[in-house]
Amino acid sequence: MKVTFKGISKQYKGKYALKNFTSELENGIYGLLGANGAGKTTLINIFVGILKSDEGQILINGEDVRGLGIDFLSHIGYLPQYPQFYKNFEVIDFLRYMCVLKDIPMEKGEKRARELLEIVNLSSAHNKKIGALSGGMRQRVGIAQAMLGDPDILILDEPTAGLDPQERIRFRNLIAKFAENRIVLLATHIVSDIEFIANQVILLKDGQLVKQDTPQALMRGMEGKVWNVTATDATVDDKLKRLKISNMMRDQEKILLRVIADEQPDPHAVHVQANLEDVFLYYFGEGEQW
Ligand SMILES: Nc1ncnc2c1ncn2[C@@H]1O[C@H](COP(=O)(O)OP(=O)(O)OP(=O)(O)O)[C@@H](O)[C@H]1O
Repeated sequence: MKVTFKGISKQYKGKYALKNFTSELENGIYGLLGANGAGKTTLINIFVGILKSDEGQILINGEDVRGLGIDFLSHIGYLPQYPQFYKNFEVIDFLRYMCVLKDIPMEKGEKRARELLEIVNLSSAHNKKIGALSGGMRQRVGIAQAMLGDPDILILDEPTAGLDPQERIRFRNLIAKFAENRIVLLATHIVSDIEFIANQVILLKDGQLVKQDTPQALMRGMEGKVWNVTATDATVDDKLKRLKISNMMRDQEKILLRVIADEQPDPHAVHVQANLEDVFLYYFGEGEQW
């Protein structure tokens, strides 16, 4: 399976939400990473056909998706950023209903729906009304419905919203397992959602592709740019004002700062290895610090 985005652009009132986005995806997990407003949802909405791009083309295995018509949808599983559910549906009925919409034969769909409920740890809630579920449980119903029909391409927009830490771990394991021989595109601004499972990370900023590479290569590209700096109560405010800080920790009298900087930020600063949070901050972190 191969997806090609060719020069996708979209403007709202003369402002680009997405500008000349070009990328190629082959089987694997792609983390679409960007700050709020970077254009992630716009790209996904164009991909799934909810939104029309002003310019550009999307190809699946070399074929324009516009030519594929309804067939295109049989390849896709999709979890929107803000999924809307019929609150009076019971969980299992909702999944049955999604099977009908996705044209999945009922017997096969029912079996898969129950398997997925087991996987997302909702088997015991299968007869509960969706309106009675917690936010995290609802999100898990959304994840299950996206995976019904075992689509070749799974698109998840902020899938871990509302999940607790344990559910996030389960989710990551589930996606890592599911992704074999498929494309998973996972939009998020939470680095830990993709740090250990993404084969490639697509960095999106102000509607434009900044970089697409493996997490390892992105971190290697940060060599020499991440530093440990020690501060005291007397010097910390000045350092916070001047430097891009990715982490801060108090160790008794000292304050340890993790700093992102192209040049040595302090005579006593020492190099440390970059992680993906550092990459995120390096590319996206020029806003006001707290
Ligand atoms: N319907 C709309 N009308 C006007 N502007 C819009 C509309 N939808 C999105 N935008 C703008 O387009 C830009 C990209 O928005 P988008 O929702 O795609 O970003 P995002 O990366 O998904 O952000 P978030 O993580 O906050 O959901 C933003 O500046 C946003 O304000």
